[in-house]
Amino acid sequence: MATRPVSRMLRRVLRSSVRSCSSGAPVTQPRPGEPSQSAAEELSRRRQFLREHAAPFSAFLTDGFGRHHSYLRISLTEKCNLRCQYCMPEEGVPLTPKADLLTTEEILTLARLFVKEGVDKIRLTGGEPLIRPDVVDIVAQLHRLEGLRTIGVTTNGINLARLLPQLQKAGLSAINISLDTLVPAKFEFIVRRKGFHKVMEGIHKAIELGYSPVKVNCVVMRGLNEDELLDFVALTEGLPLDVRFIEYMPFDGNKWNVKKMVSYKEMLDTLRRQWPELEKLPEEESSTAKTFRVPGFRGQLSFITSMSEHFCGTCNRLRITADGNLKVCLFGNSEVSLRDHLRAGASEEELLGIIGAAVGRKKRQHAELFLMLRDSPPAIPSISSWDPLGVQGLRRSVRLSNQGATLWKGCRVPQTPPLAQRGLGAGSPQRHYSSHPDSDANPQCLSPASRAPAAHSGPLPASDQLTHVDTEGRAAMVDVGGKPDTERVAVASAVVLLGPEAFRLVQENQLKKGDALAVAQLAGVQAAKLTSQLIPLCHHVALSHVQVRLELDGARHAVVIRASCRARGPTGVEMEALTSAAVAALTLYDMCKAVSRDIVLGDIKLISKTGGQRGDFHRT
Ligand SMILES: Nc1nc2c(ncn2[C@@H]2O[C@H](COP(=O)(O)OP(=O)(O)OP(=O)(O)O)[C@@H](O)[C@H]2O)c(=O)[nH]1
Ligand SMILES: C[S@@+](CC[C@H](N)C(=O)[O-])C[C@H]1O[C@@H](n2cnc3c(N)ncnc32)[C@H](O)[C@@H]1O
Ligand code: SF4
Ligand code: SF4
Repeated sequence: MATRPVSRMLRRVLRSSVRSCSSGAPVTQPRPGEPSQSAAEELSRRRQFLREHAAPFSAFLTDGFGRHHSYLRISLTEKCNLRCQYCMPEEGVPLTPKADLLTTEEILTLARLFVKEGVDKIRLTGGEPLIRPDVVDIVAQLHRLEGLRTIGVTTNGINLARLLPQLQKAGLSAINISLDTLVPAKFEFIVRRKGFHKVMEGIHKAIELGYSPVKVNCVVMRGLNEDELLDFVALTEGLPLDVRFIEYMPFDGNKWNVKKMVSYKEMLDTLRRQWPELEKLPEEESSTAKTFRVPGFRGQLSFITSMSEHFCGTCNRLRITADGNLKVCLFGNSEVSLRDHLRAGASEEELLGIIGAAVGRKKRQHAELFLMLRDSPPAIPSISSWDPLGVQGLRRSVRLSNQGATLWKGCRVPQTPPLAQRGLGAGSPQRHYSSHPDSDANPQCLSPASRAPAAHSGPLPASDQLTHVDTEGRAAMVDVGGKPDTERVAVASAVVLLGPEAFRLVQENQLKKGDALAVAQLAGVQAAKLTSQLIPLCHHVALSHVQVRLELDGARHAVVIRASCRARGPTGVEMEALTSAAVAALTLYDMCKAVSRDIVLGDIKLISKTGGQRGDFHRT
């Protein structure tokens, strides 16, 4: 269904209610069974307004930009029987325990709720949806939902020929099949498994059973399959296919690189050279694809331009991950666990309140992608859990991760001069920490006493007890060589009090400088990796993961930053987590300072630390 435009006034009201919603209610997820009261009230006001003004669509599924979300993508599983290079690591993705995945009944309960509110299209995806044993049953039950007009599946095609007759009987109405090459050997290289002929069989079965068009998804990568564009289009001459060329998107560990991405414009130029008469076809307003046809050909071809020309303005999509999280945007950084609320016995009204609040917070667009396109590699960490369709991210909010990042590889670590050379450590340490009233008298003496908080002044322990200073008062790094390697995780947080105006602009992603949350998130990841260069006696730690989340707290007009770092090694990662949170906070300040200087950074603290020899720490 195409979204119907809402009036300007309605749009304003929707926005302002989203604003007031977030100022009156915690934007962070309420506990299961405790949906935010004020958010629910605001939503019911919104709903009332929309009803009174004969608004065309559910307020719960309408976001602050007036977009109606009538298309729900449900990930049926995180598992897959292929390992496409651009999507999954060879070893697969870490799987959520079965008990945490949505059951068939839970999937149907949620689907029912969304359809009741106006969703008229559901696409089943994954992982590979056709390896879920009850997929036919799920389709059959979805088919009974009144108002659901389209039930689609996106599949790698391996099990399609076998299952399609049953799926069709059950009510499956649309099929998208992924195929990136027409060369069998290349297929095995790309997906790291056999199966080319099964996929082709699946495509032909879909045509035979009357699906039209059968959509074929082809992720185009330079140096791999961009030489096959013409062959793919040639297939549409006699077959009712819609071959969809997809711009290669970054994924956790898929070694995305802007040079490997072939843009829509470039592909179109290539095709026009062969078929200058290529004609553009109209498409639905909310479509992700730009569609063309070679006159006289039976099928058509399309481009999915997520990277070079996003289609967020008409986005009508929501996603539910295999473990029951609602993701309002493929690249968004917030998820709400519907599963937890369901299992805690939330009522329909309460669930709708939670869904409506999440939809209300949806951002205008996915700015992270623009950042990635703008910066050329290697200055781009890969983005993890980007779930074009549900794979891993299905589990988590968008995280910027350092996995696979090459940013700092080969960087020379600047040598930190001994503190004594900078006037900070000469002589006995006591001298510099004394509370001598004249410590400012000698400008040469940069005694920390003049700057240290009172609690830190006074005599220090003897130098042989100081772990970071040697017997001559010089800086000394603790030798951790003898300590065993353990898995270390630390989480730290910071709060940035933005004030109402800056908060609003950040929330609506309207800052002139750009998407402050995305930039701060990136800064946090980079800072974690740079910690040993910033904090003089900090060890260099090979981080295996960094995750930075930013949540809007409307009640305080604040952004709450949470940074989590993980490493296996002999020393902890709390400095990395704290640095990450602090730098993300500073970056937010930098992004917003043109709007307000009355921004307070604070509450930088360690939340938890595990894996060390001295036991775990959890702030209560
Ligand atoms: N930016 C963005 N891209 C998406 C989204 N959903 C799907 N895509 C892109 O669309 C490609 C194909 O996805 P499909 O699973 O076939 O879904 P679809 O394009 O929604 O399919 P239709 O329902 O036929 O329009 C993916 O590889 C992504 O590149 C989305 O919500 N946002
Ligand atoms: C993640 S898969 C899930 C469904 C099913 N397993 C399949 O392959 O069709 C859905 C779609 O996402 C596409 N996709 C995966 N990784 C991508 C990437 N890095 N860039 C663009 N599209 C991607 C796939 O080609 C596929 O069409
Ligand atoms: S694109 Fe689909 S088939 Fe390929 S690895 Fe990802 S989930 Fe599996
Ligand atoms: S990136 Fe987010 S807003 Fe943009 S089209 Fe995809 S889901 Fe919609």
